[in-house]
Amino acid sequence: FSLTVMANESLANGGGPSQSKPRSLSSSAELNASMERSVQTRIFKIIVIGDSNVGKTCLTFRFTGGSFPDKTEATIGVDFREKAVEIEGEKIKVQVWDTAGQERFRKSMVEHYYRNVHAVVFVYDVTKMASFENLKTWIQECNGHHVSPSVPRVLVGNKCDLVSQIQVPSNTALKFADAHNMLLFETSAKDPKETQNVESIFMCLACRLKAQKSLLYRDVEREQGRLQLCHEPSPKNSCPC
Ligand SMILES: Nc1nc2c(ncn2[C@@H]2O[C@H](COP(=O)(O)OP(=O)(O)OP(=O)(O)O)[C@@H](O)[C@H]2O)c(=O)[nH]1
Ligand SMILES: [Mg+2]
Repeated sequence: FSLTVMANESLANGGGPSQSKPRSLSSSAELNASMERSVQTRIFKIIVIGDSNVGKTCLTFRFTGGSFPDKTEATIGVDFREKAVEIEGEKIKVQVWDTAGQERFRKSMVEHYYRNVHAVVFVYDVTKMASFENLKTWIQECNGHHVSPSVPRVLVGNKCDLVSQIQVPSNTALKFADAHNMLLFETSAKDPKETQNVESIFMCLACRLKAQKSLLYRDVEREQGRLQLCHEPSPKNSCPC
C-alpha cells in the first residue's frame, strides 16, 4: 500500500504544523516508526464526571499529585491536571479534566468537557446511593454529546474507607458496570493504601488508549483533515487489566 501523511509532532500537543511536505511511506513498519517519531508525546484527554462531592477532585489529585488534599472546594468549570507516564517505552501525557459536579458551575463548560475526549471516568460515592443512581443521568449526558462507544469508560466507587457507611453494595455496582460495558474500581482517594488502586484507574485507561494505534491517526485526521490513510494496523490489546 502507499500512504501520504502529513503528521507532525505538534498535533498531539495542540500546536501548529511543523512540516508541510507530504512524504511517501512504503511499509507498515515504516509507517509505525514514522508516526512514533513524528508525534513525540501523545496526550490522552480523560474526563472525570459525577455528582458534586463524590471526590473527583481528590481522586485526580491522588493520581497526579500523589496526596489527598487537606481541603477542597467545589470545582468551578474544570481543573486540568497532567501526569507524564511511560508505557512500553512511549512517553504519554495523561491530561485529566476534573469537572464540576454542580450544575451551576458546569453548564457553560459541558461542550468542552466532551470535545475530543479519549476516555471517561464516572465517579460515585459508595456512601451515597443517590450519587450511584444519578450515574444514569451522567451516562445520558455523555451519550448525548456523541461520545463514541469506542471511547473507554470506567466506573469508580469512591470513599471505600468509610466502611461502616457504605450504601452501594459491590454486586449492585458490578452489575451496573457490566450492563454498561465498564470496568469497576472501588477505592478511596483518602486511604494511602489505595494510592496504587487510584493510579491503576488512569493507567489502565492509558494502556487501553495506547493500544488503540488508530487513535493516533484519528487525532491526526481530526486536527488536520489532510491524512489519506490506505491501511490501518489492527489494534493490539496490551492493557494489563
Ligand atoms: N472519607 C473520604 N472522604 C473523601 C474521599 N474523597 C473525597 N473525600 C471528601 O469528599 C469531599 C468532596 O471531595 P471533592 O473531591 O472536592 O468532590 P468533587 O467530586 O470534586 O466535588 P465537585 O467539585 O463539587 O464536583 C471533601 O470533603 C473530601 O475531603 C475519600 O476517598 N474518602
Ligand atoms: Mg471537584
